[in-house]
Amino acid sequence: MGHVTFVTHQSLRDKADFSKDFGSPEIVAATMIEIEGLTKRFGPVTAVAGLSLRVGKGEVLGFLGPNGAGKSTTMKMVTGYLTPDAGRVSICGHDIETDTTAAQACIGYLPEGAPAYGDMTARQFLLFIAEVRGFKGAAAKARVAEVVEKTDLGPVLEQPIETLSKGFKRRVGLAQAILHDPAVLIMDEPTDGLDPNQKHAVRELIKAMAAEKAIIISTHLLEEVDAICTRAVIIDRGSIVADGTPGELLARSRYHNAVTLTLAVADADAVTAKLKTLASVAQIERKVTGADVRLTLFPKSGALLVEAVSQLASRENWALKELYAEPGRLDEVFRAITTSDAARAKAARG
Ligand SMILES: Nc1ncnc2c1ncn2[C@@H]1O[C@H](COP(=O)(O)OP(=O)(O)OP(=O)(O)O)[C@@H](O)[C@H]1O
Repeated sequence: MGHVTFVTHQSLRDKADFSKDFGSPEIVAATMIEIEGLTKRFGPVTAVAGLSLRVGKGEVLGFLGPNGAGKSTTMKMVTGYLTPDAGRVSICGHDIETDTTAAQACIGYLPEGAPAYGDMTARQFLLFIAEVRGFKGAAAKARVAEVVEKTDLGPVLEQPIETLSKGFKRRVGLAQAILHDPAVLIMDEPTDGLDPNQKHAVRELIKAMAAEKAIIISTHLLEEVDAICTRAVIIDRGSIVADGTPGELLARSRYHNAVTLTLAVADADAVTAKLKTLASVAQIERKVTGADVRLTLFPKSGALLVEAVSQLASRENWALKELYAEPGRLDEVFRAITTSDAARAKAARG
């Protein structure tokens, strides 16, 4: 038998189990963000349409949706920076409209874009935020020092914010959001504009804080869901269209438990004929690249294919370059359940 690479996607499976643990009744009981029937209209556009959601301590909720789906508008209402037309938001038991100060004291918010007060240096800005948050003198300085270390801002502390690169501006925003160690963190695209190393560092920081907080992050990056989220909510045209652990969303993909084999084109017909004899195979797709062919086998509903395929491969002594099972593809699930720009434009034309 030829060289075979088995790719098991263990990290995704671990995450699915991890998410299940997070969904245990004791943890879900500690609801920290409660959103009920939230609605916002801008003229004829309904940006958010009766959205309801609960987020518990320990959850990192990835808030996904196509451009214009209503993510930023939802976050602005949840943090009290925009008044809803209908619905209510409660943060750690405080109503954001009637008990705004207490609710906002529990929230760290990273809005989209760069922090205001661009003429302040990063240090001045963070000291200012510390004071707004009620810290004075040495306590304020200690808080600033702590978040500067966590977000790696040391090298640019004395620079005016408006002169910083996009990545550093984003990190100043992140530093102000976590400065008072809030129980709830709401972050609008936290890794936007960061290079791959900075993205990794910010994701590690979020993961390290996750156990003690309820966190919502909006993102366009499906890899971010894989990297840090215990739960993903997809919205489209202001309404929730999917809500589940990353594992549950992946299970909705047509690629969930599909098996892919890569082999020489010359062997493809014989191998395909044998694979068709397996009872659990529903469909086989073939893609030729140079001298290789990639066969993707889709299982009949609920069937697990990988063991039967690898046993057959080893019995038949096939020279395979690759054999792996797929957990599913989030981008495909996302495309299948959200509206494309083209479909939206067509609907608008009537
Ligand atoms: N201040 C506003 N005035 C008028 N329309 C607005 C306003 N803010 C948002 N909208 C509209 O509301 C809808 C939702 O916008 P929102 O910015 O919440 O979407 P989003 O999901 O955050 O999008 P993106 O991924 O592009 O950031 C869009 O149609 C947008 O044009």
